[in-house]
Amino acid sequence: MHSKVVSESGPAAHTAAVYLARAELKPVMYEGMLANGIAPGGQLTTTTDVENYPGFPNGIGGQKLMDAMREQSERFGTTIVTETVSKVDLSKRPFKYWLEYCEEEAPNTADALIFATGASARRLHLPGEDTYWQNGISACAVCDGAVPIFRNKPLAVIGGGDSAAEEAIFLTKYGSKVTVLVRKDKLRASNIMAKRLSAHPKVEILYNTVATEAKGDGKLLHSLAIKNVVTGEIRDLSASGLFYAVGHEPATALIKGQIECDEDGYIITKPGTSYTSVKGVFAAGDVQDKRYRQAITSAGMYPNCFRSHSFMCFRLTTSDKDPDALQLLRPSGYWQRRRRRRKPQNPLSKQKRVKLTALPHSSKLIL
Ligand SMILES: Cc1cc2nc3c(=O)[nH]c(=O)nc-3n(C[C@H](O)[C@H](O)[C@H](O)COP(=O)(O)OP(=O)(O)OC[C@H]3O[C@@H](n4cnc5c(N)ncnc54)[C@H](O)[C@@H]3O)c2cc1C
Repeated sequence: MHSKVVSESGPAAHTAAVYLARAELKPVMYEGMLANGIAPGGQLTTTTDVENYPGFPNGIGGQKLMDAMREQSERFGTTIVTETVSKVDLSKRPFKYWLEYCEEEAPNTADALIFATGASARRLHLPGEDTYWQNGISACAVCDGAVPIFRNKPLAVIGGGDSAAEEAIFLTKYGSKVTVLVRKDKLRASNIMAKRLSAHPKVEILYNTVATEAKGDGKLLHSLAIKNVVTGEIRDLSASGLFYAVGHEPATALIKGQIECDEDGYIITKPGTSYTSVKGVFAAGDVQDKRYRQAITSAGMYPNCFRSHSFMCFRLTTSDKDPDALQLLRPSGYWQRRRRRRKPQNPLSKQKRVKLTALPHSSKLIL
């Protein structure tokens, strides 16, 4: 039985793995075999230069960054398995899980599970999209908007919600003009965002309009074929950049109905932690964050929860025959009583109290 399983392989999963492995909790990571169409390493493997991840003043290739994270996870002893987890049973501990193509076999089990399955931007699969994906077409204006191929060039955004409005306004910093293509006859965005968008001098909104093809010279995107869905008119729109803002899909099919998710399918975590509605199951990264969806926020999610879990929930014990056996216990009545009795006055006093009381129970706790 594995003590801790980190499911999936983006920045969130690798941070979790590094922290767990350094604490000698022997994590096992299932990095996926093209799970949800994304390679091991996650969404960053689908992009070129990452310029907003600290520590790389000249930027770093997305794949290179993920290779480095993988190496770091392995260095501290994470077992990485290139398989996709296809089924889980979270009804009781130890949790059961199955791997793709092995669903009929006996389940694997784990004391704790961390879901960092990420999310993927919805794509429209226009003709030409595969040719110009990441060569003009992107699903992340914040990530890609500043790259040179978009500077002072006409850009287009598809979508009519708040994200589309935000992305279009963001892109006005870089593009010469931003055209927003809205399928319906009005924006879905909130009033304030709609007003801001409509009033922007560099923005044009084309209602009742869809893109039907992405065109270019085979290397870079140059224009879009667009269609007015009311009149049927088709014409070309000059665009060196096309940004999809038609929503994201969190990779939560696996846990549907077993963990509390919001109306868009994102896992709900207790604010400021990665606790989910199921004790012993944690979530980090884009799968539970529909606001920021960045590598740095995903990577920053787990350490926060790890500190509190290590002290409050997990005890390492040598009582088992296997000296390395790890037992993950729920907070005991003792802990709950102590928490009720002594309210910490400030974060420092809380930290002190937790450390002092945790030590006698945690002979092997290494942080
Ligand atoms: C084109 C593009 C460019 C981007 N550029 C930037 C940028 O410049 N800077 C930035 O900060 N952010 C950028 N982002 C966003 C960033 O990539 C994400 O915020 C970040 O990768 C999220 O990390 P994550 O660990 O939550 O999940 P992900 O990176 O989505 O990784 C999840 C992994 O889990 C795997 N998986 C899913 N289900 C299973 C399963 N059942 N079993 C096993 N494995 C599974 C997936 O295959 C995937 O490999 C970009 C995103 C895209 C799409």
